[in-house]
Amino acid sequence: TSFIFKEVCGYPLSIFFIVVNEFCERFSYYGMRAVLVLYFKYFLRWDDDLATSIYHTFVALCYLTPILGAIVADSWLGKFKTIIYLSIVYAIGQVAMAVSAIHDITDTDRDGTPDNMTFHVVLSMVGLFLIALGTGGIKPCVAAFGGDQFSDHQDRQRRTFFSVFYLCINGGSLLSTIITPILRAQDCGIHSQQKCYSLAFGVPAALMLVALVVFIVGSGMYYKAEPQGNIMLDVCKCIGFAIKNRYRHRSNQYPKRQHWMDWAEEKYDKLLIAQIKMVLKVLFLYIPLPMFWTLFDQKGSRWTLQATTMNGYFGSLVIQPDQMQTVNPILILTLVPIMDSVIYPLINKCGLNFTPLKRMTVGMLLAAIAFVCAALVQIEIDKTLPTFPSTSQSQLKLLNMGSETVTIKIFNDFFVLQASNEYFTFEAGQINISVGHPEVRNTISLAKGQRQTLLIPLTITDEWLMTDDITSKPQEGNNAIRFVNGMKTAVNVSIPAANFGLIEPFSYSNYSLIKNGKVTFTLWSGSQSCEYSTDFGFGSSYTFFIPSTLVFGPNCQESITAAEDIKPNSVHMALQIPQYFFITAGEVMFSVTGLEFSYSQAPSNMKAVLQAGWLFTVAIGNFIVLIVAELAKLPKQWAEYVLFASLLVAVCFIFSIMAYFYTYIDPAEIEAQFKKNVNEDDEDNKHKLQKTERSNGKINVTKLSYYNMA
Ligand SMILES: CC(C)[C@H](NC(=O)[C@H](C)N)C(=O)O
Repeated sequence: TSFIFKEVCGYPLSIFFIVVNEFCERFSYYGMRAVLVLYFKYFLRWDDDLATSIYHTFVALCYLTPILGAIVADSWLGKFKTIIYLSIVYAIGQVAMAVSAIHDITDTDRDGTPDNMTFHVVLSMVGLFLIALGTGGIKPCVAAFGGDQFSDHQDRQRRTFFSVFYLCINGGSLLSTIITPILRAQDCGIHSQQKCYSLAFGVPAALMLVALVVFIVGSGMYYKAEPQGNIMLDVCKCIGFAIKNRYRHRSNQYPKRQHWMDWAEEKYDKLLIAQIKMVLKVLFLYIPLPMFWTLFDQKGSRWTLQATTMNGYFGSLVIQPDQMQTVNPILILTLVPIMDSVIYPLINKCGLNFTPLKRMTVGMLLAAIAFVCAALVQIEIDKTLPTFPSTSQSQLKLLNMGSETVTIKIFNDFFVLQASNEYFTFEAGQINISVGHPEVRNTISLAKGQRQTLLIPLTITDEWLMTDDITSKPQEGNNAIRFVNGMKTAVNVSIPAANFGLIEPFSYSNYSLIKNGKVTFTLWSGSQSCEYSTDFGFGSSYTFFIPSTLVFGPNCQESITAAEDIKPNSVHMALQIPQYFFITAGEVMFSVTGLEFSYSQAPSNMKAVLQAGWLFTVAIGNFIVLIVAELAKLPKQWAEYVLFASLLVAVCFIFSIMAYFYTYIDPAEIEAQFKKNVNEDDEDNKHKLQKTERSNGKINVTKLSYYNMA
């Protein structure tokens, strides 16, 4: 096909459009992926396990579809048209996701929650399917299409292109994982303000359209190789024939052949058979690799969920849980150059032969260490989590609404208190409580599996009140806040974001969810007001008590007491940095090396096949997360992390043995040797044929065409 060839600094100008396209596409993909698990959990209201399962099924699908894309491009449409058509499918998928996240579409009662969840689930699943088809389908085509733009003598430029390409992937990923969580954390909506998932998906959709437009703009400058027929199909047919032929000749009377693929020699070209052997050798080595991806891709699921239970204050900066994933591309952008220019040359200088397969083995071990770090962090988090009552237990807290301390007797234990900050746990369904002097006795019925607070009235002989308290950590780092009014008059409590309403005397408000940061509550009783300010962290719950003695005015702040029902997240998100460091160092050693290894060990006509095979290991890795998490069903998250780390160490051991027996090849040299041999045979055969022709007076046409092909 004709194209305008323009060169800038020795590089074809067309690759500029391809690199920008990749940047926008990766922005779109990683931006959407960064908020996906939180969208499942908080918008579609799925539990952690379902959210994690669907997330990994989606990622797996994204890496299964490259095979489809490679087949369509190679055998039918060619890479250019495949990228265009599948990018359109991809953009439609992103738009569907953005629309599925608009809660107002089905929020008929305008309470801020979607009323027809099926609509949102179906639309988002269709969207995810289209995205998986698009992103996976174009993945092996874009990189190879970029490679096609270089001529044979531009090896150095082509290598630089692939490095820039990898940096663009991570640049796009970095920016989007910073931006989309910020967009998600905004409030938006028509009838009610909710977290803006539609914007967090809408911007990636826009970037995908930009990617498509940029790619089309470069259209006239691309070298577009014609589809060469489906090499995958040829490979499958050749393998199928070898197996069938071997089976037909299974009896001992037939001499054994060196390799089972040699049984295809009767029908297929020796070069093709040699190329398939090279590919099979590498594919065999790929078998243990999915386990690496099993751990690697949990950054976006389990690790993000872990971050939601942590403290995200970095000085005055607040980091969202899903933004922690940005640590990965940041580290990639710094570690790749460091590894290439410092670490690997240093290892070489020490006389160590750090072969690609050794690097990949070390990469796997680093990923296992990352998961041990994640387990240690989880243990720290678990220590700070409240112990909620089991289904056979009840928990009770006491709040004395009077100004004097009272003596309380529960069974035979005495407490002298204004309020108890701790919950007492009981196995019994009923308890006897005696309060004050002279004693006033009461029998209290407790709700199983619940936390409750007993409000002891100002006059002990008045009715005692029991509140139902929160029994799980507030989600998304919010804080659950309520007020107890101990005054004889009603009090109205409000903040700019919420109104607790009018709280009657000796009663309490419902919980309201409040974001982290400084909050000022305004309390009104008639025309009198009082301002109460406090700072909130992440994931806490408080009951604020307005005492009967409260005097409205500037000094009212000190009179209000806060009972901490659930402590705020105290383990800092910075503790996740070591696990991110190890997983990323592992990625550089494993993934970057693996990509290069897959390219260098692949025969010339099967580079794309091996790239698709490499991406296939990512897909299998994501399926393994589902299987292991489902089968193991470990009660403790840290134990699951340790299980994954142990599995990877075991797999790494097997891989190191396989790698030990692998001999590196130079496919180009082998192919050249074959072609040389065939040319020599060709000359011999031509002589033989000319003789036969002369003696018989006719030519064997089938043989001639075979020789010409060879
Ligand atoms: C899946 C690949 C390893 C690659 N991902 C990365 O480089 C991440 C962002 N570090 C990709 O092609 O997306």
